[in-house]
Amino acid sequence: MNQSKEQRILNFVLQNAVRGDPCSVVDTIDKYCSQKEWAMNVGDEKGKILDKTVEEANPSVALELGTYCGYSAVRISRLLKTGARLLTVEFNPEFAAIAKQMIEFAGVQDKVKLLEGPSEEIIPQLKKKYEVDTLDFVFLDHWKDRYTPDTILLQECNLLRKGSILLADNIIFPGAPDFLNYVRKSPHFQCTNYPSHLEYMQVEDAMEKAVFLG
Ligand SMILES: Cc1cc(-c2n[nH]c(CCNC(=O)c3cc(-c4ccc(F)cc4)cc(O)c3O)n2)ccn1
Ligand SMILES: [Mg+2]
Repeated sequence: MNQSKEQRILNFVLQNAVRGDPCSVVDTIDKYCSQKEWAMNVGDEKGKILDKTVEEANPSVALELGTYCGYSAVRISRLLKTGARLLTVEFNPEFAAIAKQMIEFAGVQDKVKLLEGPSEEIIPQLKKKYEVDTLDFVFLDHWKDRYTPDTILLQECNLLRKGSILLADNIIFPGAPDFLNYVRKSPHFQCTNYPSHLEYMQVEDAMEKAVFLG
């Protein structure tokens, strides 16, 4: 049975990155995906925007929707202060299995909790089952047609507080036009756009930051 692309990415990391070194894991994934096979990691250009936003948020509790191979989970968790934690949600069991190994190899497993399932099921469980009060930072990088309903669901579940920072990937490509409309028109969000490029490509993309105003 031939390997999946995601398995090939993980194997490349296991053979070429430094165990316990999150930066080397991130750099090694970027090396593979820019030189050998494209993959939908946020990448280094948009990753730098993600880094800045995580540093601004300095979250105690962060949520990521769309783990994929764990690239941004490793990227985010390497910046978290002692005791802070990242909850990351992945729908696809194969991707989740790869991400789990990636997170453990990077040595950030004590900061990251990987939750398997669709975001619409997991979000309503965060308070009771995962002991979340409110979320300081949310990275939206999952199915693009779920950005808006899940942003509404986060509010309905009282998971956002004044100052919670949402950052959304792929605003231009593949695109999340309804999300852009929703947050920019809503009086409850203060939005900022960050033009960039699709990971590993010269295609235009952007990220949108939306700060919840309460
Ligand atoms: C419903 C639910 C879903 C999830 C969930 N888990 N993992 C994901 C991955 C979603 N990501 C993408 O689809 C994505 C695609 C592209 C792309 C694709 C093809 C092209 F040609 C060009 C660009 C680029 C990107 O940067 C992306 O992020 N969703 C988790 C929980 N609940
Ligand atoms: Mg993305």
